[in-house]
Amino acid sequence: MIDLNRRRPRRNRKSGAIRDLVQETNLQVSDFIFPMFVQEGSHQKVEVKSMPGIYRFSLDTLLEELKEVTDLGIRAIDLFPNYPESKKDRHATEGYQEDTFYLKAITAIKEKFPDLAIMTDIAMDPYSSDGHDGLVENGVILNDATLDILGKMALAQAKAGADILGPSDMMDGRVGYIRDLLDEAQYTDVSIMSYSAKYASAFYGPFRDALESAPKFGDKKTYQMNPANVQEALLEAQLDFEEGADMLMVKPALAYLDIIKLLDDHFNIPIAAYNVSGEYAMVMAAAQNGWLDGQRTMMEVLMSIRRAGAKCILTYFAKDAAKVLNER
Ligand SMILES: NCc1[nH]cc(CCC(=O)O)c1CC(=O)O
Repeated sequence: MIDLNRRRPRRNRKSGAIRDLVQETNLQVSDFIFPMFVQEGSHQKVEVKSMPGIYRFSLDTLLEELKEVTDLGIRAIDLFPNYPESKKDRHATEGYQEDTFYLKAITAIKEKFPDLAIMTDIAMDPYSSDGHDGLVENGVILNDATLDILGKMALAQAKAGADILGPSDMMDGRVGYIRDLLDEAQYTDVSIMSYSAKYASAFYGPFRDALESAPKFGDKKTYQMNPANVQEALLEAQLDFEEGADMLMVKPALAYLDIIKLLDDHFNIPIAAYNVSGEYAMVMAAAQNGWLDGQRTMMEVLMSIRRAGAKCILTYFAKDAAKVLNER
């Protein structure tokens, strides 16, 4: 029986100092990976329509922005390219051309910000005329033929100076395939953060606006996971773990906190979560309407993702949250 006079949980909440003393989860700026969009050209800084405060930069403006980003204490970014339709083809050939602006941007950033961890994206969609993450033949996404292309992208990104490769395509066997290629080419230091449990989600809409990369036909349900499934996330994570992933990611984050917790309970490598574009857009839209306190909602969302078990968070809120944390 609970003796109300003896056990009073409110005592641990009675002042700010005591609340902080017993706080179980903490957020740090070093937990964040800031996803950023890069495009060709110069002097470009184009706001993404459905993501207020998030821009597509050309390399020159991106380097300026990175000064601000790193001054805030952010130590990792994830870079995504936006390619014009004219550069896309069925085989995503542009994804591994040595002189392509995405790879040149990676090298330039690494040169100017050697301490910044640069994560890159491995998937065909930004370069694919079909807008899919894999190679399409007769309306079908081919698994094993895609691996060959992903492998070329991985090697090119490693060569350009990427620290962490992020296979976001959800083809079977790609983590092991990429790990072997990297090791054979002596890129044993290049990490893989695998998009392990990546769901076929409506929350990616704004991101596809940013990259102009929406699929030209159909959807991504033959490779991205069914939002109804949990067991399958364990299987995907198990395979990626065995294939040599250094970190496992869950995506999206907010509607999948149970999956984050599950993977954190089962695997002894760091779990990352991707607080995706639609989650950002939702909070921003409500805040702009005065329906939610944007800053408090942002911090609560990020804290909940950490509480669920994510060690690091990919989030478009990285800068705003860093400002809040730095003021404390
Ligand atoms: N391989 C594509 C990719 N890499 C990251 C995201 C989504 C990120 C976001 O919504 O913020 C997507 C979108 C998709 O699978 O269609």
